[in-house]
Amino acid sequence: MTSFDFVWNKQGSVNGKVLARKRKKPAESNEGGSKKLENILQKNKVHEKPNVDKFKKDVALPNPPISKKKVPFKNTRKLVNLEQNTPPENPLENDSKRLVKRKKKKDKLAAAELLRLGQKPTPVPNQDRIQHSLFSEKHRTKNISNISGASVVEQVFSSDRTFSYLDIHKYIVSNLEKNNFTTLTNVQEKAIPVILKGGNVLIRSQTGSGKTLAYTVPIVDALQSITPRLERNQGVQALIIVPTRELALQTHEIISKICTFQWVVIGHLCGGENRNTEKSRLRKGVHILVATPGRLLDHILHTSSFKVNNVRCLVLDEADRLLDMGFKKDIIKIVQELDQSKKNCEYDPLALLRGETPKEKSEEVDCDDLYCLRNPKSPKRQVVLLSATLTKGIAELAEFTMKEHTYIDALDESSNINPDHMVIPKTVRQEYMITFVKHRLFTLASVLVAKSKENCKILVFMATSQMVDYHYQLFSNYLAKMPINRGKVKSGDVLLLDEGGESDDEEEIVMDAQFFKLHGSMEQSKRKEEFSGFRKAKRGILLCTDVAARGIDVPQADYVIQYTGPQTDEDYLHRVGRTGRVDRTGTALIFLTHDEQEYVTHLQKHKVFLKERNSSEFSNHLCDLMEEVEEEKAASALQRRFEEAVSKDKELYKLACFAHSSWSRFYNSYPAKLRNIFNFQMVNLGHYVTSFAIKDTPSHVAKVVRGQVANVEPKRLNRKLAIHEDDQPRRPKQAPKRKINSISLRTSEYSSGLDFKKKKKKN
Ligand SMILES: Nc1ncnc2c1ncn2[C@@H]1O[C@H](COP(=O)(O)OP(=O)(O)OP(=O)(O)O)[C@@H](O)[C@H]1O
Repeated sequence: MTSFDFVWNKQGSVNGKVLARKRKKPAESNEGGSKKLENILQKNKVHEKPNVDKFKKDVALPNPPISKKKVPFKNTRKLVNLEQNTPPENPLENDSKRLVKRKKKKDKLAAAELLRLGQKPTPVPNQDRIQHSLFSEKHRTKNISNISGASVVEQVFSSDRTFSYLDIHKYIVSNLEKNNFTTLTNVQEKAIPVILKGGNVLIRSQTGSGKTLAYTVPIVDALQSITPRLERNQGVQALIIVPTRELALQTHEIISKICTFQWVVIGHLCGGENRNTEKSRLRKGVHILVATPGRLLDHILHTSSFKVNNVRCLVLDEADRLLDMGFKKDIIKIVQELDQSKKNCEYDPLALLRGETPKEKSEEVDCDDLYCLRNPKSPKRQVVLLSATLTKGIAELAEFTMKEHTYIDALDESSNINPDHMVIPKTVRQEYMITFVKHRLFTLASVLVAKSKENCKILVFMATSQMVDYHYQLFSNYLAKMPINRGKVKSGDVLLLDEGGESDDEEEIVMDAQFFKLHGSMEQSKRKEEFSGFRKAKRGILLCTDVAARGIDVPQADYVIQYTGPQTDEDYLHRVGRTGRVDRTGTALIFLTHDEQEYVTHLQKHKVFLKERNSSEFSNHLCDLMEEVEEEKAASALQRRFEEAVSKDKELYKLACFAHSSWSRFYNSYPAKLRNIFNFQMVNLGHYVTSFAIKDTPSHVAKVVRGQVANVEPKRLNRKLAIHEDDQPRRPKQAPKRKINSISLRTSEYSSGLDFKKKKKKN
C-alpha cells in the first residue's frame, strides 16, 4: 500500500523543527484538500504522481495554515513517504541539498583553516531569515485628481536680436560671443536698454533666463566708458548683493568673463573667507563688488578703508531671498549706511559758509541725460532688484530702496499673470513619486543608480545640513560600493554560485558617478571645493540644502530631486529651476509620502502640473544592483545593507540620529500655509526612523542626540570635559530649549561666517 502522510512546518521556517503529525483517517471527503495536494505536487514537480483518489480515502487532509502568498517550496510543506521512509524524488530538493552539503564542507574547511591560523570563524548570515518588515504597509491609497492643465509659459528667446544690437562697447560684445552668448534672451532685451539709461528697475523672469547678464553688461559698459579712466582710489561704484557665497563667486566669475578692461577692478566678499585678505583687497580699491549681506555689513561697519560713498548702482539679486532669510535688517542697515556715507561726503563746511545747501550742490552736478553710473559725480543711485518670484517682501523692498521704478516682466504683456501663478521653464519635466515612508531610502538610492547610469548630473535637495552629511556618507560608502559577493549567497544556506573565491569583505565600485555635498555648515574651503568639483564633473550627484536652490548655475544639471518637500512655493520653483536652464531640457522629481500627496493638488492652484512616476520603474536597476531577481528582495537587501552599516559604524550611526532629529525639527516647522500637507502630527516617527536606516526607536534616537546614551558619545563633545574630567561621572549637557521656527533653522545656511560677539553687560 502506498500511503502518504502529511508533514508541515508550523512556522514555515526551514530552520525550525519539523513537526510530523500522522493524520487520522478521513471522516468525509476532502475535495479542497486534494486539490491543494495536487497543486503542491505539481509545484514541486514530483515525478511520480501519487494516486490521489486512493490517498483521499486513506488520509484526511489537515487544515494547515496555508498562506495566500507565494512562498518557496521548502518553507511550506514537505511530502514524505513515511511507509517507505524515502522522500519523493525532487530534483530541486536534491540540488539544493547537494549545494548545502558542498557549502557546509567548504565552511568546515575554511573554519579549520582559520582555527589553524588562530582566528575565529565568522558565522555565515542566513539571508532568508530576514524578511524585512518594509513591505508590511500596503493599504494606502492615492487620491490625486485632475493633474493636467495649461501652465504659464514664458519664452526665453523671443527674437533674433544679438548683443551687437545694443549700444555697448564692441569688446564686451566679442567677450560675450566668445562665451557663446550671441542672441539676447527676452529679459536681457527688455532690461538692458532701461538699465543703460540709468533707470531703477524691478525685474522678474523665470529661472535660468539670463538675469545675471541683464544687469552685469550695462554695469561693465558704463564703468569702462568713464573718462578719465577710473582710479582704484575712487572706491566701489557698483555694489551687487546676493544671498549665498556660491552665487557671489559665480557672479564674480561671469563679470570677469565679460569685463576685460584692466582698469575696472572686480572683487567679492563672502562669509567664510579670510577677513584680512578681503580688507587689503578693499584698501587697494574695487569698482564692482559682489557680496553676501552679512560680510558686507561687517566690512562697512568695521573696515575703515572701505568707502561706500561712491556707490551709484545697487543690485539686489534674488531679492526676495535676501528678505526672507532674516537678512532684511542687514539690507536695511546697508542701504542706510550707503545714504549716510554719501551725506557725510557731501558735507562741505566751506560751502555751508558760502550759504550753499547740500541740496543745491546736488542739483548742480545732476545731469539727467547721462547714466548716473557713467558720471562719477552724479548724486543719483540706481537700484536694480531681480528675482524669479515676486513676493510682498519685494514690493516693500522696492518701496524702501527706490522712489520710483520700472517693472520689467519677461512674460508677454498679453498673458495675464496672476500673482499666484508660478512660471517654471517649459523645458522642465515636473514629476512626483509617492512612496511609503519606509521605502524612501532605497527608492532614492534606486533612482540615483538608474539616473547615474543614464549619465545624468543630479541635484538632490534635502531639508537640513545633517541630512546631507548623513546621506553623503551613507551613499558614498555603502551605495557606490557593494560587496562582490552580494548576489551570490542566497536562499538560506544554499550557495548558488561559489566558484568566484572572493572574500565576503571585498567590494567593487558599482556607481560611475561621484557624490558631492553642499550645505551652509561646511567650511568655506570645503564648500568651494565640493561645488567646483560638481560643476566640473561630467556626471555627479550633489546632495544639498536650499543653499544651492538660488541662482546656482550648473548648465549640465539635468535632474533635480526634492527628497524632502520645500517649505515655501518659491523654494519649489527655485529648486526646480536648477535644471532646464536657457531652453535646455531637464527633469525635476519630488518625493512625497501618501500623507503629503495633497501637495500635487496644491501646486495645481499655482498652475504647476506634475506627472506621476512610479517607483517600480526603477526597480530593475535595484535588482541589477543587488543581483536579485525579485524587487522586494533587492529592496530588502539594500535596506539591510544600509541598516547593518549604520548599526556597525558608530560615526555613521551618530550622523543618522542627528539627521533624523534635525529632519523632525524641520518637519515640525512648516509654515501654516503648508502645515496641513506636511503635517507633523500625522507623521509615524517609527517609519521615518527606518527611512534613515536606523533600527532603534525614535525615543532612543532622541536620547542619542541629547547625549544620554552611554556608549554613544554626543556629537559635540566638550573637549575640556573629555580631557580633564574623564574619571568623574560626566553628566551630559542638555541643549537649551529653543523656540524653533523655519527661519532659525535656515538662516545658518546664509550666515556671514563671523562669530557673533555678545556685548558684555555693564554692572
Ligand atoms: N544670451 C544668452 N544666450 C545663451 N545663454 C545665456 C544667455 N544669457 C545667459 N545665458 C546662460 O543662461 C544660464 C542662466 O543664466 P543666469 O544664471 O543669469 O539665469 P537667471 O535668470 O539669473 O537664473 P536664476 O533665477 O536661477 O538665478 C547661464 O548658464 C548663462 O550662461
